[in-house]
Amino acid sequence: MDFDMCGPCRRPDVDAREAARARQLRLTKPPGSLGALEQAAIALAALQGCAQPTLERIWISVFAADHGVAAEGVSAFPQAVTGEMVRNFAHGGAAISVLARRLDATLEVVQLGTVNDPGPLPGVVRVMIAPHTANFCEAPAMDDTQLRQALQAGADSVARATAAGTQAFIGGEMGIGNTTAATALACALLGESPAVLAGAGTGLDAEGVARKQAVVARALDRHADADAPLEVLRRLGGFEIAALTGACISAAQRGMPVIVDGFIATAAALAAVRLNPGVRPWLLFSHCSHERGHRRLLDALDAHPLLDLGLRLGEGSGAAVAVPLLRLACDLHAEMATFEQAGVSTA
Ligand SMILES: O=C(O)c1ccc[n+]([C@@H]2O[C@H](COP(=O)([O-])O)[C@@H](O)[C@H]2O)c1
Ligand SMILES: Cc1cc2nc[nH]c2cc1C
Repeated sequence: MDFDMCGPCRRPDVDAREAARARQLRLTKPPGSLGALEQAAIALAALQGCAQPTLERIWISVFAADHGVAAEGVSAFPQAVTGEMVRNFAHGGAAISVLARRLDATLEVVQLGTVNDPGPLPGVVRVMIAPHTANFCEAPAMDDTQLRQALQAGADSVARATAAGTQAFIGGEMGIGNTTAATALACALLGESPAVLAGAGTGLDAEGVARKQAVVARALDRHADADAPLEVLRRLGGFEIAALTGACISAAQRGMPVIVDGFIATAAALAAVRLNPGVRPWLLFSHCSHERGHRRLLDALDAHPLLDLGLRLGEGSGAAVAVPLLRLACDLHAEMATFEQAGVSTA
């Protein structure tokens, strides 16, 4: 593996943060009145190391992979959809395809292993680890080599994003069954019960959610001896989840802000923070998903996402939807007049 997961992360620029904070206080508005938009501009200033941040160049990597645990009947959709959606991403018809075009963002798909393989496609990077992970009710989801390949795939995407001059990285995912893997991972990392974190995913009914809770409970029982975060990720994660974890760590090490998407992306981000706490300042949280456990995961990361729109799609879509807001936060920060410039009286 090229990148060292435990290597130091860059530190946000404290001077740029203070300069941005001071500028916010001079802009023609009651202090704090732009709420989370002020905080976003200040955070971006610290991460970009400049008092007036911008967010023009966005990179989106969607990591796609299948899950052995899908055999337990834990998704409303068949496993073939993962590979079919890879083709849809490549043809430009998925939600994230539309959002990437509107944002002028680069979109790449990283296919890490799908049962249904559409074959080579434009815009799809093939890192075929295996057709799917093992069913973690019966065995560890990944072996050591597979875990390292997946972590490295995420770091490689961040390397491509960095080479392209990207200002923020979005990691999306696609994988039938991956809310079950993310739930199991989150339960193990937080010491939380499946009843609290397991939700409907792509649209399970109450009976389906109960089955999913029982599946996660069995998996937690089987892997109860694992407590180190890397081992928990290996046993209960997935290829795309580990790639997202690798991407978060590598981004923080390179000084690249990450806009975190929904439930699965947040579980991967939590694993990244547990593996390397220096990752946390580089994570900007876009939205709270409709998925049951997401709020609990966000709380564990002390995260206050910008949006709560009832989204539950994945693909990086919620993070992409937050980009226009972040761009507006930067524009307000850069272009509003100060009290002095506008001749407006202060409090
Ligand atoms: O991002 C979310 O919060 C989210 C919530 C529910 C479902 N998803 C997406 O739905 C798929 C997993 O759902 P499931 O029911 O197959 O576990 C996967 O492709 C995810 O991108 C995503
Ligand atoms: C159609 C479909 C699209 C998706 N995109 C992300 N997860 C998904 C799950 C399904 C089922």
